[in-house]
Amino acid sequence: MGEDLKALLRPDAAARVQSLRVAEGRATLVLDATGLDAAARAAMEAGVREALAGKVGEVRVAMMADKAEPSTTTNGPAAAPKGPRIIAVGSGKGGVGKSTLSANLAVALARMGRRVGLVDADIYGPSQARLLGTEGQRATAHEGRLVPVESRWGVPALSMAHLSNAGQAIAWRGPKISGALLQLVEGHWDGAEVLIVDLPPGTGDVQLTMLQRCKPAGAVIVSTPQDLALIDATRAVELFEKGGVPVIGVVENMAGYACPHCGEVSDPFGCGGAEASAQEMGVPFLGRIPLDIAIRREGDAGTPTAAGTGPQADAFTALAAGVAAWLDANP
Ligand SMILES: Nc1ncnc2c1ncn2[C@@H]1O[C@H](COP(=O)(O)OP(=O)(O)OP(=O)(O)O)[C@@H](O)[C@H]1O
Repeated sequence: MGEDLKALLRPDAAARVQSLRVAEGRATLVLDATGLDAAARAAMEAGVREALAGKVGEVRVAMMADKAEPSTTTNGPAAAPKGPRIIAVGSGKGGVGKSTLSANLAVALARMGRRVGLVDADIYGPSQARLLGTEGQRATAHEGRLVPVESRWGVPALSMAHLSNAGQAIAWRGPKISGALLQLVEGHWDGAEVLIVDLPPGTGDVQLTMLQRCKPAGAVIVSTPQDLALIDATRAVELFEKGGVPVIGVVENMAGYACPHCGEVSDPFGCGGAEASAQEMGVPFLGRIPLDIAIRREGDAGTPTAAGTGPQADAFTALAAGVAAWLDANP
């Protein structure tokens, strides 16, 4: 199917295809945009969409460049020197893979040329330092604000795990938990256009501070396919909607298990539940990430899956393409 679709593209576009994945009626193309200016990228993207119109239900195009560039699609806003737009990643329930997803979403966006920062707002159970391989690195403070820690993946990050002695590094303000969140969000995110904020699970103080004080541009809700996780995800969606934060969409994580020995795919937690729930709630469905032991292993090793190649990296790229398209459509 992928090769059939590729054959429909103009040769200049076909030559730049790095990956073409078709799943659930959606084609996700990753194109190498090196050397193309904004107008050339727009023309190429429009040409791809035109060539594939009617062949699949949806076409997502992600332009990748070797190094970060201001904007990857032409209908996006001109990069203005203002604070980053916040995308909150939440879940109703713990352990659904929200942190894993936040890290990989950030890395996949960075690979597309977006300038992304990552805030680990899981104040009491931070995991981003491990996921991005920045354990042991310490954030410094400059003029009373935290300076994010650089990672190998083009994504600077701030997490409580980066503060060796939080009480001394910065002066906490207000109630400690919301003060901690604000110090992370208000760090020196110079140059970042998007800040991915990995929230703790549930709908507690950190989420309320986020809604009231940080005004996220949008929220991504992560759920596993089980009913209980989906009920909790519904609560998370409601929280953001009540707070006036648009829900960019729901992601189904740990959907379908590929046996590492025989390759057979099974659905230990069911499949498709999040898509049906998203439909019921009237929010978009952003895609599925399979349950794959490699995702866990790579997360534990601090080498995010999205930084590599293969079907699971492509799944994160597809997700990031959906988020990037939303950002461009909602400047
Ligand atoms: N798609 C996946 N395939 C395999 N393992 C996964 C996947 N997603 C997450 N995991 C693993 O599941 C565990 C929980 O993931 P993670 O810490 O990202 O969840 P979380 O929702 O942020 O949890 P918490 O509520 O503790 O913050 C981790 O060990 C992680 O490596």
